[in-house]
Amino acid sequence: MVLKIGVIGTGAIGREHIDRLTNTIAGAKIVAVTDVNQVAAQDTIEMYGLDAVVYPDDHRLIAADNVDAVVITSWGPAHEESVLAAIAAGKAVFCEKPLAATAAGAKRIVTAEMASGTKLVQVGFMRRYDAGYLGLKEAIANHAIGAPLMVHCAHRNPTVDERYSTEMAISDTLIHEIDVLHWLIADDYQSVRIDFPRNTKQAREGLRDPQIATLKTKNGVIITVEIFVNCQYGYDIQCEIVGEDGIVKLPEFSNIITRKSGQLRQSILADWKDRFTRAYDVELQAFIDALKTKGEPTGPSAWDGYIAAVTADACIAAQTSGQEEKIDLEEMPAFYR
Ligand SMILES: NC(=O)c1ccc[n+]([C@@H]2O[C@H](COP(=O)([O-])OP(=O)(O)OC[C@H]3O[C@@H](n4cnc5c(N)ncnc54)[C@H](O)[C@@H]3O)[C@@H](O)[C@H]2O)c1
Ligand SMILES: O[C@H]1[C@H](O)[C@@H](O)[C@H](O)[C@@H](O)[C@H]1O
Repeated sequence: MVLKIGVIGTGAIGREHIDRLTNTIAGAKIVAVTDVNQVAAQDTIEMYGLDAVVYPDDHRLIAADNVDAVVITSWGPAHEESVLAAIAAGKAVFCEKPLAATAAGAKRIVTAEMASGTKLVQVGFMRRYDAGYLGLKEAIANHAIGAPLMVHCAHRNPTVDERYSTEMAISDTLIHEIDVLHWLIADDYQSVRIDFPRNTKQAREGLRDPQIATLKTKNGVIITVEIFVNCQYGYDIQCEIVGEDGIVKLPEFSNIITRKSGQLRQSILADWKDRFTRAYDVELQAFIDALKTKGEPTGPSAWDGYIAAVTADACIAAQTSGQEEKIDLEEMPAFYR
């Protein structure tokens, strides 16, 4: 059986996911697309040679009889409305991060999903499917470095466009670390503080860049994440976990090494699209396979989206207060265990 997919948002990652669902992943077919920019939606159909219909909006795409499941790749603030509509229609939905723009929005999704009685939502936290992060998780679970004490991370983008704001450093960028780190060390966040080092001259007027998030967990682990989205030199994701018996570190993305003219060279990636290609493939294949074999998604859930949203709200509050802000999570409902 081939799952018929409708895609909402045909921008950068929308097109990436359409390409992989069409050419890499087994068992899915794009039958519907929509975008507030209808020309972009139509262009996408032509670009990938899709046998698909362009719908005028997300609600009509979700309601279409031939759409079995929905992929949401629109702008973050638009996600909540589309996810709620998919839940109301009883359709499974893969939603790119963030699940919702606020913790209150994520909670509305959790409440609606629980009321529907069926798990329908998967959030696009693809780092959980990345071989490097999986290796770190296994090492920690096997006590290879003893109890984690500290985590040091960097999330660097070469540049960002003019729409990118100081808050997006949290909701769009840090959100990846927010999700993957508590999962990695099996711990819960307790508080966060955000510091702003000297601003880079490369940032557009009004954008605070870089930023440093310091998260503390219930077990006393201190996590520092540098978010630097105008670093210029490339797309660079670093993660090192310091334990009581040793250290584990995310591998460098492997590019060939060249020895030439008295130099040893290895190029650095320039674009997020290339860093997690395999992880995106695996997460979307897992989404499709789980719907077919189990009837529900089994990847990062709406509850994971809620945890990330509560944490992101506290980070955003910490950006303006300059204080350590508490991260107050509700108890995980039995529905998500
Ligand atoms: N997991 C990842 O690594 C990753 C990478 C990139 C982007 N993302 C996330 O994916 C989402 C899209 O990012 P992008 O880089 O593709 O942005 P983009 O601006 O390139 O594309 C977004 C598209 O959505 C459309 N859109 C906006 N609101 C809409 C609505 N209500 N209905 C239909 N279409 C709508 C826009 O017209 C645009 O074409 C963001 O939430 C972003 O955080 C995730
Ligand atoms: O939407 C993108 C994407 O999520 C990338 O993985 C991240 O590095 C960027 O900062 C963000 O803007």
